[in-house]
Amino acid sequence: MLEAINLTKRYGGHEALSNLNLSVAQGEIFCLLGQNGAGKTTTINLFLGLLPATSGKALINGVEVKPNSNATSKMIAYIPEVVQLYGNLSGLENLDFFSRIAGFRYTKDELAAYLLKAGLQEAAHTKKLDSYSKGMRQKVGIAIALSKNADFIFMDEPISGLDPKATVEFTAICKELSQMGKSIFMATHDLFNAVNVGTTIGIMKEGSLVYSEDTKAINANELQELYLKTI
Ligand SMILES: Nc1ncnc2c1ncn2[C@@H]1O[C@H](COP(=O)(O)OP(=O)(O)OP(=O)(O)O)[C@@H](O)[C@H]1O
Repeated sequence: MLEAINLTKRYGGHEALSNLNLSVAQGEIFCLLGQNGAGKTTTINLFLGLLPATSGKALINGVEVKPNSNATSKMIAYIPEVVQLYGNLSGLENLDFFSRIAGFRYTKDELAAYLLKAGLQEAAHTKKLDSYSKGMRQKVGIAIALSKNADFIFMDEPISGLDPKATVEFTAICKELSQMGKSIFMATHDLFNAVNVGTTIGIMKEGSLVYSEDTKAINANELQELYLKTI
C-alpha cells in the first residue's frame, strides 16, 4: 500500500503540494491528472525519496519514505517519461547492469525472460539501445522494475510521445503488472488512457487533490468535462 498522509511540500515560499491524502492498494493503478505545475512530479519525487517533505508523510507498505529511503527504494521502481539507459549497451546488457546495481544477479535466460515479460521481442534483446524506439526503452524500464521485484511502480508521463500501437502495448503491460499485484502510480496528461488503464483517477490542482474516484464511475467524455471544469 502507498499512502500520503497530509503530505505537504514547499519550495521556498511556494506550496507545491498541500496536505495530500491518498492511498494506492495492491494491484491498483492510480492515474494522477493535472495541469503543468499542479504538483504531480513533486508527489512522485516525495515517494521516491528524492525530496524531503515539508510536513506530513509518504509511506510505502507502512514505512515512511524519507528517513528510510534505503529500505523503501528496494520496494519501488521508477519509469520516467524517457527511460535513461546506456545507448551503447544492448537491452540485455542494460537490464543486467541495472539489476546488478539493485543487488540481483540473473542468468542470460532469466534476463531474457524479464524482457519478454515486459513485451520486448527477442530479436531486439541484443541490439544496442541507441537503435530502440521510446516504447522499446520503456519496456526495458519495465523489465528492470520486474527484475527488482518492485511492488510499487511510479511512472511520470509514460505514454507521452508514444505512437498508438506502443500506447496500446504499454497499456496492456500496465494491466498485466496490476494483475500480478503490482501497484502503479502514474502521472499523465492523457485522459483517455487514464480511464482506460487506471483503476482510480485523481485530479490535482495547484497542489491539492481535488478529485479522486474509481474509474468505473466515469467514462472518458465525462472525465474530460469534469477535468475542464475542475482545473
Ligand atoms: N525544485 C524546485 N524548486 C522550486 N519550485 C519547484 C521545484 N520543482 C517544482 N517546483 C514548482 O512546484 C510546482 C509543482 O511542480 P511539479 O513539477 O510537481 O508539477 P507537475 O504537475 O509535475 O507539472 P508537469 O505536468 O509540468 O510535469 C510548480 O509550480 C513548479 O514550478
